[in-house]
Amino acid sequence: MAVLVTGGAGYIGSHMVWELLDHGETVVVLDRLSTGFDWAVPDAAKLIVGDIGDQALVDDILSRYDVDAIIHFAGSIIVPESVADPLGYYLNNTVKSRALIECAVRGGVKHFIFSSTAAVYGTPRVIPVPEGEALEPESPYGRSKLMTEMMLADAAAAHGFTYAALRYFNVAGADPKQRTGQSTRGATHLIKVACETATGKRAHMEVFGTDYDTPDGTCIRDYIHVTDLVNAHYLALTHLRGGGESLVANCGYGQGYSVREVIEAVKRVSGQDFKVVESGRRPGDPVAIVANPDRCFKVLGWRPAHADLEEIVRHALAWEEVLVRRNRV
Ligand SMILES: NC(=O)c1ccc[n+]([C@@H]2O[C@H](COP(=O)([O-])OP(=O)(O)OC[C@H]3O[C@@H](n4cnc5c(N)ncnc54)[C@H](O)[C@@H]3O)[C@@H](O)[C@H]2O)c1
Ligand SMILES: O=c1ccn([C@@H]2O[C@H](COP(=O)(O)OP(=O)(O)O[C@H]3O[C@H](CO)[C@H](O)[C@H](O)[C@H]3O)[C@@H](O)[C@H]2O)c(=O)[nH]1
Repeated sequence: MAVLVTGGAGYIGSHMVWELLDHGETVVVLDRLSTGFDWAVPDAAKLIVGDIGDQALVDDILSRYDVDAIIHFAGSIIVPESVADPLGYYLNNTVKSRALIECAVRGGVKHFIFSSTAAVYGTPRVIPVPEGEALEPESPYGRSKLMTEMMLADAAAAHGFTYAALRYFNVAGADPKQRTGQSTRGATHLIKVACETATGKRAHMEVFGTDYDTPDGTCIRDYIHVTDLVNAHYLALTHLRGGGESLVANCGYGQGYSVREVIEAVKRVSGQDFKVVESGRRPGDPVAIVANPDRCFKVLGWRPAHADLEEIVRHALAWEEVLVRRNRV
């Protein structure tokens, strides 16, 4: 019996692979290496290079490796890019997820865990936002993910598998053991960008929008350590395998930080006073999103071990140094 991890050569997926291996699971990775790296997949997992939309390939993997669960990370992830290329996002995130779900049904896969996102809420009216709040995504990215959540719910009801749609807030940090981290080229995520600037890989960084209706004028997000996030997935897998019901759950800490606060934390932890330029707003950015994570606590028994912004930053900075040492930048 094996777990298929799509996007397992990417940032979050590679942490998931380690989490599964640490729990003694057999892991197969399907990744087309568009933003991921073959070297990010540990030797103990089987890497198959290919596209999740290739149904013949997926059918073959599901039967050959006796896959009982799919954890689906593969996708396109950048909010402003989705505004510029909506059809590309609907293809990769929605149409290809549909193809993958169809293969899962055909192959009798029992459980499906999906990378959803806080972007499905848009700018929530209630903060911290619980799962039952209005779903009003403000970007094609958020809509492409929400459609996949809907397909999963309908397909699970019709075909008898169970699923978890985990809505991640802003994922950051790296494996504390430094086995993997965020290696994305040309990354756009705030903590990654700030850490690259602190370590001299960028001459400066920008703050996108300083006129939002927040205490310091910059956007607020709930940053979750990637190791806590993948642990929530492992707990979701255990829950579903144990006969638990399908669930949709927020993955965040319930604590928001502004862009300026994050940059200050990176300056403090790194000891570097790097250059920060104030720019205009970025398209598709909601002003503030913070999770209400109660469902993850109650249903999955999730207990985060790294809910500390400075620890997240410390691990992210350590990974930047690993990338330099290994000549991976
Ligand atoms: N990083 C975040 O803050 C965040 C927040 C919410 C949700 N998510 C979701 O988590 C998932 C993983 O994100 P990440 O940050 O690890 O991104 P990533 O870009 O590092 O990983 C995505 C991986 O999927 C692969 N991939 C993309 N399209 C594919 C396809 N059609 N077939 C096969 N492989 C394909 C890429 O090569 C890459 O390895 C995504 O679905 C993303 O939407 C991420
Ligand atoms: O160089 C930068 C990078 C980001 N930001 C700002 O920092 C905040 C966070 O931006 P990120 O790009 O780090 O993350 P997003 O909130 O845009 O999106 C991330 O989290 C979302 C959920 O909240 C989605 O799931 C998505 O996949 C993931 O990219 C935003 O206000 C953004 O404008 C800057 O000011 N400068």
